[in-house]
Amino acid sequence: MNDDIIAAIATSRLEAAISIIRLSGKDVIAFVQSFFSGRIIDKKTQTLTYGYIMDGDEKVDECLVSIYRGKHTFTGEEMVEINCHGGVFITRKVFNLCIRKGARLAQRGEFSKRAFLNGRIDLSQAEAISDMVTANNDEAAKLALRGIQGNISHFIKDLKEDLIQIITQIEVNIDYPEYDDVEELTAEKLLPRSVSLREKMDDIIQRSRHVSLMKDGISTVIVGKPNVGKSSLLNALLDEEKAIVTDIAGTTRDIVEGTIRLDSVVLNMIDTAGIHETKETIEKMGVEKSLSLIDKADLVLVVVDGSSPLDEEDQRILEKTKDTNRIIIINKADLGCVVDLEGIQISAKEMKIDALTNYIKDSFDFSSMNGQDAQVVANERQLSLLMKASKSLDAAISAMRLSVPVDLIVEDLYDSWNALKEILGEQAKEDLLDELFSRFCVGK
Ligand SMILES: Nc1nc2c(c(=O)[nH]1)N(C=O)[C@@H](CNc1ccc(C(=O)N[C@@H](CCC(=O)O)C(=O)O)cc1)CN2
Ligand SMILES: Nc1nc2c(ncn2[C@@H]2O[C@H](COP(=O)(O)OP(=O)(O)OP(=O)(O)O)[C@@H](O)[C@H]2O)c(=O)[nH]1
Repeated sequence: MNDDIIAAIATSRLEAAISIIRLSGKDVIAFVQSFFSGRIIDKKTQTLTYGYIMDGDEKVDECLVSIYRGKHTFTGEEMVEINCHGGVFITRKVFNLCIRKGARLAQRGEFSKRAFLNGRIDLSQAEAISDMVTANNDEAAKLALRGIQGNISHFIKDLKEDLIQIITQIEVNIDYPEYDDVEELTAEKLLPRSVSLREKMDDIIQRSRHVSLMKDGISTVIVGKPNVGKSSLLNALLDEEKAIVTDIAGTTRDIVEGTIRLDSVVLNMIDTAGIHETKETIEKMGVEKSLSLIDKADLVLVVVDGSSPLDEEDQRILEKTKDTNRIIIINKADLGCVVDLEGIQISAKEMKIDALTNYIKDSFDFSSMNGQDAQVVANERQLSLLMKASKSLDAAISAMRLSVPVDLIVEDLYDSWNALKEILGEQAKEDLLDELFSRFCVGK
């Protein structure tokens, strides 16, 4: 079904110097030759040819046409790119001509999908291409490039290799138990390799979580009883950053969700509107709601008023947040401090919050995570599959510890193996692929 020719405008739909119309499919060079004046049909490979796009006898635009012959192309099939003038109207006109001549409008991500289906890239590389298009900072772009180059593919293949060796050992033992030179395999003998493999997986999982905080920002919630200075802290934080990155609607008082950038650390403030609801906020939210907010957060800023003794309500909030990744902030330091609590002293009102911002920057310093060979997965899909792989392996390890017969352990190991395969899209189901590639932009 990959034989039809797909076409898309690959550049942005704004006026520009040049636009690229991308086409891919069987015999696409002959197809374009039928309405291009330059001679491309007998060029061997990857050439750029000058000429006119023709509608019958009429010249439509002066163009440069690139041809990509054979399997070694972006999609893994024959491709053509028409470089026409970048006017909105003329680009449309050339593109419409391609469709009129018989090309089909490409779906979102269809070029990348073909590259995947033709085996030129795996799913992790396809996702990295999409990440590169949406990357809006240097770290994200570097991460995407590593994915495109196959960094994820490599370390997932290594994990698969380790796992298949363990599985093979078991299978040999099940199939040829009578062979003298196959020493009898006990669960304990499989343990060291399995444990070290699980540690490798868990390392990657942990590192990936950190990197996703760096990429997507740290979801942050400010909690504290009324009047301790939560709004003042938010304002001081907002004042700290020089550029507001995302849509912060209206005045700071209206913010529900917004982004604060402290150097390379991005805080995604959640439900900051809630902090203005004075008085019964905590009660009104109910234990459940506030817990879920606190649960959702990667970082909880717990504010207390240091100028007056802690009361029951402070204690309750401190208790509720004790298992979270929290920073205790003792505000109103300008009025002196009477509370005996470990925390960071600031004065939100006087905008003295350096101690806090430095602390946040230091605790989320990811520079060490970002080496050339850092093994991290790129997104939630990959992360949850890796967690699944680790969990299945863990089940196998528990069974090994209980000396369960090895042939009963192998099922869990296969589950783990399948999860790893899914990261690369091996045996991926059609609907999953449709869903994934539909998130790409047209022409990708
Ligand atoms: N004009 C243009 N620029 C572009 C792209 C494109 O498709 N067209 N790309 C699209 O995203 C990116 C480059 N990515 C590409 C990735 C692989 C191949 C490719 O043909 N790979 C073959 C042969 C490689 C080689 O010659 O060594 C292969 O892997 O077999 C082409 C472009 C960015 N710039
Ligand atoms: N002296 C002093 N006063 C502060 C400081 N931070 C906040 N305040 C004052 O404390 C009062 C309450 O501050 P807000 O920022 O509105 O406190 P809040 O926690 O958001 O209060 P609610 O919206 O009622 O939950 C205001 O009068 C602030 O001016 C501080 O660092 N020092």
